[in-house]
Amino acid sequence: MAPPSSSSPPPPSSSSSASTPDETPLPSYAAYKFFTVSSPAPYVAHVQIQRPDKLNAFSEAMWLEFGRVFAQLSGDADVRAVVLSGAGERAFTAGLDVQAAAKDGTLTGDGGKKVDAARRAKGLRGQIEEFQGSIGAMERCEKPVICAMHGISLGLAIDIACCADIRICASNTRFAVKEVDIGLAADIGTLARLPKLVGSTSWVKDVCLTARDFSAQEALSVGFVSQVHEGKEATVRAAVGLAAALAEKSPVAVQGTKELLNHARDHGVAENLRYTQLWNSVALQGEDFPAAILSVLKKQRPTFAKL
Ligand SMILES: CC/C=C\C=C\CC(=O)SCCNC(=O)CCNC(=O)[C@H](O)C(C)(C)COP(=O)(O)OP(=O)(O)OC[C@H]1O[C@@H](n2cnc3c(N)ncnc32)[C@H](O)[C@@H]1OP(=O)(O)O
Repeated sequence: MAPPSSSSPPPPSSSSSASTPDETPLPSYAAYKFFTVSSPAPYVAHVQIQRPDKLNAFSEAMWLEFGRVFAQLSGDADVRAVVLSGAGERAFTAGLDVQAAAKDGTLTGDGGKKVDAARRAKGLRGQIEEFQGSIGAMERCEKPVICAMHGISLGLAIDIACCADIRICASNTRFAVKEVDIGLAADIGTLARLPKLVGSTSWVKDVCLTARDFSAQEALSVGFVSQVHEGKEATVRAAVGLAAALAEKSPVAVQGTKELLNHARDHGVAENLRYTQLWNSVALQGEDFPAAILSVLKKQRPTFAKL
């Protein structure tokens, strides 16, 4: 959502109470059932998980929709930065919908048919791959994503947070890598990404093996989150402020920085430097680089074309 020009019609009003009142719902995202997407600032999208009565627990339909939301945001030239938060006062998300998983066998791999172990395993592997892919859409989103957490943040909450570019939280956030307590090794990304996000392997094994709760302050002390705020509202406000600041910068530079940092996480220095040469040999030919330099020299705020 680019800033409206003076001739733009007023933003459409929505009957949904899902977005906070000062945010404009984005019409092209109105069809989603479990997520609202609104615009609290120019070029900023705020995605809210909308299942507060179940503490925002994720059913299969939800995680599939989550992937579609972030794929759309990735290709949306009117979006330059994204905030993700959970609706309601109690939870960012209580993780996997354990009631659905227990009742209808969401993750059985057999599609409801009687099949042998090899075929069940193949089906299950496909389901896990699809689940990983849906949550990973946030990491693949070309725009930076700020995850603003509060309250209950369990299991899948950590998988999701690990895919974000920046994590911040409210002081009441109660985190846990809960999977061991429901009888499984976390398989949607926490075990792959968390050790690369924080410095201490001992701490990672502590929280992943014990499934114990850890607080916002503990998360801050190990570097899992970079800011702690007093309450949900202040946390979301801080996330939106951060996103708005990113959205003012060159989208070529911001999106390139995300791409190159994610590449650096997964590759060696020499390989990343080579990739950076190639990336910037394209990016530096664009108009953003000279425009940004000129605005620094002239002490003016630059504007950049959509990307
Ligand atoms: C292949 C596998 C892929 C992914 C795996 C992901 C792993 C995980 O996410 S592990 C974490 C799973 N989550 C949990 O174990 C949390 C379960 N919930 C609870 O333990 C409690 O709800 C609580 C978080 C401690 C909060 O308790 P309380 O304050 O007493 O609230 P409740 O009354 O229990 O909850 C309110 C309402 O929400 C429903 N709900 C809460 N969590 C979930 C959930 N994870 N799944 C489904 N539903 C949940 C709860 O049933 C209540 O609903 P009512 O209709 O009001 O009964």
